[in-house]
Amino acid sequence: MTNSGARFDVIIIGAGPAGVVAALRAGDLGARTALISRGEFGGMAANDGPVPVRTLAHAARLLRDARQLGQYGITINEPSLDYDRLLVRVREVTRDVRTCSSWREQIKSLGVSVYECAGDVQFVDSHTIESGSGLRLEAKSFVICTGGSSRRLDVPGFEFTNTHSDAWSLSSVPSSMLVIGGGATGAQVASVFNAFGSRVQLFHRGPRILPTEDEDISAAVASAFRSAGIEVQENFGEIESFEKTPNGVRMNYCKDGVRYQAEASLAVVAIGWQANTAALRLQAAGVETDSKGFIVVDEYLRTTSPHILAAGDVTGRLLLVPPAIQDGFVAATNAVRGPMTTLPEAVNPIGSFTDPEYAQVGMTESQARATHDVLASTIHFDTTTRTIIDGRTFGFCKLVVDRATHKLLGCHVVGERAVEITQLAAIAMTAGMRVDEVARVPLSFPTYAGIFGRVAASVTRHLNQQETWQAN
Ligand SMILES: Cc1cc2nc3c(=O)[nH]c(=O)nc-3n(C[C@H](O)[C@H](O)[C@H](O)COP(=O)(O)OP(=O)(O)OC[C@H]3O[C@@H](n4cnc5c(N)ncnc54)[C@H](O)[C@@H]3O)c2cc1C
Ligand SMILES: NC(=O)c1ccc[n+]([C@@H]2O[C@H](COP(=O)([O-])OP(=O)(O)OC[C@H]3O[C@@H](n4cnc5c(N)ncnc54)[C@H](O)[C@@H]3O)[C@@H](O)[C@H]2O)c1
Repeated sequence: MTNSGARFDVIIIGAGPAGVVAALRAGDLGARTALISRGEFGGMAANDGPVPVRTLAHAARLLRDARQLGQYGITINEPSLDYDRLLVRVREVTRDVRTCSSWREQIKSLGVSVYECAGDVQFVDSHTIESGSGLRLEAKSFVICTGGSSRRLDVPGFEFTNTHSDAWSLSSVPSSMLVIGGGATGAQVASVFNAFGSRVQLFHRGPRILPTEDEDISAAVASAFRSAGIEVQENFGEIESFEKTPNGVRMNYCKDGVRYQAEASLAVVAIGWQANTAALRLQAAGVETDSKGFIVVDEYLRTTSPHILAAGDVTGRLLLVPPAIQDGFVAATNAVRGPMTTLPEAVNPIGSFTDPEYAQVGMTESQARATHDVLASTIHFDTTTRTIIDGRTFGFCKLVVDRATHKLLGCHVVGERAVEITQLAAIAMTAGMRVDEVARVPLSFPTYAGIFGRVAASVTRHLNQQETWQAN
């Protein structure tokens, strides 16, 4: 470890995916580099987002699968959940992901100085930072990778609500839960705690949950949630306040001039994301934010103070791990070499591990129809072999193709292994394959991947190219 007062070529602030990759890249380019973070290595991604959420979602999936055993002639008692033990498993997983990360070893081997759990970092001036733990460091350039956190609502009683992060510190599964916000986080929390036995009410402000998904996907997930016992309320109105009750919390809301109340043991608010910039004293470094508080960057990921760059969620663009990683690479390259590299054009598959899973890549059908002459085809999971074998016949795979070029514009999947299936579409789109080229790949039978081949074959036949077929 280097002493306080040290001077670096590049300091990376924040050790999530964006920061870790930025540190690796700067180290690889031979820059004298420091990585400093208020929290632990891995950031929100490893400690408070995808990794713990996926672990809880896996537990929910195991419960579901255990209940299916009877269908296959296997007898067990009704499965039951010990939440304390599950939380031990969540902690084990996050610890293992943190400590087994090959990135940590690579960073060490490059001689990058790593300061974990250093408290909030703030700028003293545009070349100097101080951390809550008392470190004072200087650098020629910086990459800000401080990520984001759950957005707050400015209503009375908001302090009685929780965020997804609080789920890891609960000692038991709450008997009931209000989930406010039907985006990716809200849907995930609702799905997991419904599976664990909470009575869940999901309140979404707009006309459909998962509003950035294809409309058919939103409708299918909402319908499956309702069948599973989640009370989904779309267009529910506006929240006026929260109050503490003897057994939990009450939400007061209003729709069309009529007042309503909803009560539960816990209210989890997931109404969006805001940048972690409050503690940074950005004004001391001349770094500006936009109207939503995200750091403004140009195509080289330079902020309004050009020797300070920003990467990942803190820039408010695509709030996902893979784009954060790409950002970190580009920002660190430019921090060391000067403004030379821009972000590559990339297709970004997005998916979530709710039950049912859903995923997308490319344009939704209605986005594509607005700009292209489109052919869309859907294969339902109750007609595909592997899903019938596995007893997982809910769902579908929809492919959206450009009639003129026969190129893939979008793929949308709901149901078992939706996220994995969508990765195939992302690769085909990145490779610029035509739909008939996809259809001609003899994918293994009977597989989930093969469902993507089936829908490609279906579109190809609709395009009057009848020479293809798929087994799956
Ligand atoms: C519930 C949930 C589930 C998700 N699931 C997925 C998923 O399945 N797939 C996916 O791709 N994405 C998922 N995401 C999004 C993903 O976690 C983020 O896009 C990703 O973590 C962004 O990486 P980042 O490096 O920009 O920031 P983060 O991972 O947020 O890391 C930020 C870092 O900055 C540090 N920091 C913050 N402020 C300061 C400060 N003032 N001084 C010093 N350090 C500071 C933090 O300690 C942390 O190390 C999920 C998010 C949530 C909330
Ligand atoms: N599996 C995944 O990949 C995954 C999971 C969780 C989060 N994420 C990432 O994190 C980002 C943030 O997700 P998020 O779900 O926290 O935010 P979000 O912005 O995606 O969704 C929040 C939703 O809440 C609704 N909303 C806003 N105000 C409301 C109000 N007052 N009452 C009720 N509903 C309201 C919005 O219409 C919006 O759809 C996502 O964009 C995603 O990139 C990814």
